[in-house]
Amino acid sequence: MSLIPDANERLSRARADLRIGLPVLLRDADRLVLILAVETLSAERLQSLAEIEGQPHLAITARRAETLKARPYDGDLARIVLPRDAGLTWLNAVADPADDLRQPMKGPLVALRDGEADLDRLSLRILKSARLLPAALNLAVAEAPPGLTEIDASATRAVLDAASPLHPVIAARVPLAAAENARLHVFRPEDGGEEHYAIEIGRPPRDKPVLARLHSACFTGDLLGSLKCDCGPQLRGALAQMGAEGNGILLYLNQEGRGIGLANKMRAYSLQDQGFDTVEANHRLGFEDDERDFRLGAALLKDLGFSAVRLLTNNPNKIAMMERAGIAVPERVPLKVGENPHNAHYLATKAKKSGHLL
Ligand SMILES: Nc1nc2c(ncn2[C@@H]2O[C@H](COP(=O)(O)OP(=O)(O)OP(=O)(O)O)[C@@H](O)[C@H]2O)c(=O)[nH]1
Ligand SMILES: [Zn+2]
Repeated sequence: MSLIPDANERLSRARADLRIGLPVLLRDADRLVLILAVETLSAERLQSLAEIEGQPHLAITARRAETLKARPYDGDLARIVLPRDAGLTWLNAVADPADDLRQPMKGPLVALRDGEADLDRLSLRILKSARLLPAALNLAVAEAPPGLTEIDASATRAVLDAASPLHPVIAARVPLAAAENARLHVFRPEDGGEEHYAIEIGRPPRDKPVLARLHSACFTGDLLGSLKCDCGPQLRGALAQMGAEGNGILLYLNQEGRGIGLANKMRAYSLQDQGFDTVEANHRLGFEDDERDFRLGAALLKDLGFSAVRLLTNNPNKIAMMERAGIAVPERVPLKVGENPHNAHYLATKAKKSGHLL
């Protein structure tokens, strides 16, 4: 292996840079673009950017553009022209819907029609994968300022398209209240992203469909006992059922907030307090309803030796995605627990808009 970082490693660095407010350079055959995450942009950096020749623009997703009544000429995104006096306050107001209701007019916003949007599209994918708000301040530059992480566009796209390989780190016995005979397996992705866990109950035979749950991390529900969702009762209910049957596998996937991260999930909760439902809140922030990648669940199951599951879920998309990723789902096991007055609307929205089975 070379000592020089590969595309995967460079992307991992780029995410870390963007999260602390550093610019990153994207390069393709004919262009070099400097990108900054609006969420972490400081006034000093914005000032430094103004000293570089050229005109930056703001890339936002079509979801966010729709809320702001801007034309997404580039399909799934819009490149917004910066007004002459645009400062940090304006950029944040476009990026973050927190004040949309108090201050509905940020514009009219003008979107660019001409020119290429490929690198802008990639910049938004990178920000999402860094769990930042998908709003990027982008500037085409003639040469690379020293010291910045530079990534190659096509190699980075290939890394983002492929599910990052996961490697087992360690497994050890953890007796649980629901099942004394349990083991926790830790898996680490190559791309420097979150670790994921598999909790193996008993010793399920590998040649039969295993009772399985793909659980997405929910700090508020799993740990704090939040009543806004049904995650905590689902987690404990799944483990209890596996304990009762003596066998099962629970994958704990660190895709908090359906893959947008805890900070963005809290932004979504704040919008829900303003009257938007769970799907609308994600859209206003610039995300899709569900940004999770379930291929990693399939990869973990395969690594553990399973090829078929009896899946504990109410989400038909999960079944479809497992089957597409090569895991057979001969049976769906419903998991209906934890409904309460605080989450009734949330569960109804999931049934109506996201196809969840009631
Ligand atoms: N973005 C966002 N994520 C949420 C919200 N409420 C819960 N979550 C996250 O949603 C995930 C759980 O997904 P659910 O949609 O409840 O269930 P599911 O996993 O799709 O389907 P089931 O297998 O039936 O439970 C966890 O990652 C939670 O953190 C919300 O209002 N907004
Ligand atoms: Zn939850």
